[in-house]
Amino acid sequence: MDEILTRTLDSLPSYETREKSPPPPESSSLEFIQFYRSLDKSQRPAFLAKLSSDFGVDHKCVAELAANVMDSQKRDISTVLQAEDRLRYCLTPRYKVLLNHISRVEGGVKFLVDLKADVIEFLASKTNDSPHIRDLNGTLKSMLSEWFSVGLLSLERVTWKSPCELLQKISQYEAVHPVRNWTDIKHRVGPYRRCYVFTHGAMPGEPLVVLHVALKEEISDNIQTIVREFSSLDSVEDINRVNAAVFYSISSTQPGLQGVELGNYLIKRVVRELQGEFPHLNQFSSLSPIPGFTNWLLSLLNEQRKEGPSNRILSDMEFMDIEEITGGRAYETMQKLLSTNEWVSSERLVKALEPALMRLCAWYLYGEKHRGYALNPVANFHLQNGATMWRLNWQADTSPRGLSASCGMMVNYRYFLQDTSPNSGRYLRTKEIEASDQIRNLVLQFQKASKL
Ligand SMILES: CC(C)(COP(=O)(O)OP(=O)(O)OC[C@H]1O[C@@H](n2cnc3c(N)ncnc32)[C@H](O)[C@@H]1OP(=O)(O)O)[C@@H](O)C(=O)NCCC(=O)NCCSC(=O)CC(=O)O
Repeated sequence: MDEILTRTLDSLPSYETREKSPPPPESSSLEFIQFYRSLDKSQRPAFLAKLSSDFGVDHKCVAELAANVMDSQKRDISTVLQAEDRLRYCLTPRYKVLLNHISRVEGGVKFLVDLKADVIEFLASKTNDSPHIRDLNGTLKSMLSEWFSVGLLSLERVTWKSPCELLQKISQYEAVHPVRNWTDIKHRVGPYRRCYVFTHGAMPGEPLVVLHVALKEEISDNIQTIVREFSSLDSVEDINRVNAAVFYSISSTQPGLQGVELGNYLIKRVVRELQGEFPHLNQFSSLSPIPGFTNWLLSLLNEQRKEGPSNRILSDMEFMDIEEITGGRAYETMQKLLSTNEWVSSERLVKALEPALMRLCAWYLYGEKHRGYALNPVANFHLQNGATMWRLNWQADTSPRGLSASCGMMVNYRYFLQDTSPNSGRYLRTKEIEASDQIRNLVLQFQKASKL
């Protein structure tokens, strides 16, 4: 490992020769790529730790030049700028020179995207979260964010006439509503549907992020009407029946590009594209899953069962209804029914549970936090984009997947175009969630019914 690193990582050229020194031979980049790929997963954290710690920034040089910058403050501005530029250069990690050269060999950018995915995985799994690895992660993120900025991405609409390989990839990458078969994907790119991807010249043929849109008369409150019901494949779209664009699936395909915000860019770019095709179109909304709600509720019920009903999830009336309908103790029965999805087979139980589950889910989305932001990652994504938490929908996805994820509920994050920028800024700055009256009323009902 040391030998390959020493051989492929040249020392940082001196400040004076930084623009004149010849690049390392391409063979160094290819050798590094080949060696890294030959490592198995378990060997990679140690390799990356060594790369980032032994071939990073020369801290001694930084300290000396930082002192020079301090000293130069009393001198003329050109001396100050010169000292700052030397310091800036010295802050370049040595490995960044090699990473830059790797990006220029064929397949090099894809290699770096995959390398970043490994670093994210190691940091997430705590196998190796040394400060040097975090610094490597930051360096890779800033490089990739530059290379994958929206101006360098190409928007492509996927249709049935697109290359078969691309349609295959779209189906494989679909992370939200799995594609069942070729007929399914044919519908999802057929009449009253749109599918867009971003691609990048450095990764030809690779859809980086995929957005599926349904063109509707109004904003959908139910996913079955999108992924189960379609117009006939030969129907001609009637522009007068298109008043709303419903984003019902967005998936990033490159784990290494997490944090580069491709999804946000794609949604905004597709809005412009659709406005061009349908100038009167003015309703834009997601129809989003709520992964994690059912599990969150089950853990809450578990606490109730263990600690006794310290805060009331159910009103007295609901409590009695459920006990009367099921013949069992309310919280224990709810736990069992919700974890097996059995409750949907009883109409009386569905009716009795609706108000409680709706207000609990509204609280989960609006009130439950992670570092002050929405706990639910999908909510956090759309709120970061500046969307409004607009409508919670009962029985929106009654598939086993929808029931297990969120008791069958889905939520619309509405993109009011003139508000997205201030909403996003406010959310990121103050963590304040923009929500509709429906959501706020449900949250208020929850707060009144419980003391969570
Ligand atoms: C949602 C994404 C496309 C976002 O990817 P981006 O590259 O644009 O954004 P990003 O990596 O900078 O992450 C931005 C925020 O997305 C949120 N986020 C959502 N799902 C996530 C996931 N599965 N993994 C990691 N982050 C996820 C995080 O809170 C993150 O905030 P932070 O970085 O601060 O932690 C991707 O995360 C993804 O493919 N998720 C899996 C599929 C999915 O859940 N899609 C959304 C539901 S479909 C939907 O909602 C309908 C629709 O809109 O079409």
